[in-house]
Amino acid sequence: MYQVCVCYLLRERAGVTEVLLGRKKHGLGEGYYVGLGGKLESGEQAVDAAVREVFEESGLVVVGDDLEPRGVLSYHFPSRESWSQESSVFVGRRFEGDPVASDELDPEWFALADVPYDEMWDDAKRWLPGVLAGGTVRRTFVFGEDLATVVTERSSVA
Ligand SMILES: COc1nc(N)nc2c1ncn2[C@H]1C[C@H](O)[C@@H](COP(=O)(O)OP(=O)(O)OP(=O)(O)O)O1
Repeated sequence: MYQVCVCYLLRERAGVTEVLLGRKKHGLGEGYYVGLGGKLESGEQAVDAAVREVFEESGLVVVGDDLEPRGVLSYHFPSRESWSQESSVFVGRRFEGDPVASDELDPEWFALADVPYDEMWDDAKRWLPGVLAGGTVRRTFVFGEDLATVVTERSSVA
């Protein structure tokens, strides 16, 4: 399985916590709202990949020490094994700059109450609310033949 990372940046506006997402413009997950992230490069640590991907996808500068590791997700696609992947999840509150559009996505802030779970990968609603509320996650999701619907979900053992 290949390794990916995903980073959810948070900010406070008028007493409301917001998270930075973007609708993916192309590639795997095209059309879904996603956190910033992507594949690890050869020899790269997940946190370093998160720092790089945040910059590449939004122009925001984050420091690895400011990213909180919140868990690992395993995604299995038995109908298309090449899509199976393991994702390291990070949350960050410190960053520099203003988000700008990239080839990958157009960044948008969402109040936590308005996160568009119906327009995200099917697994998101099953774990992301807990992570955005401060929790951690270690879970495995198996996707069905449609490559979009979670058919099995279980806790992963470290
Ligand atoms: C709930 O969020 C997500 N769920 C699932 N199942 N998968 C997700 C989620 N957020 C992101 N992903 C996946 C989708 C992709 O496999 C990766 C992101 O990969 P991407 O193709 O964007 O990787 P890059 O290295 O940026 O792309 P290039 O191939 O263009 O270099 O995470």
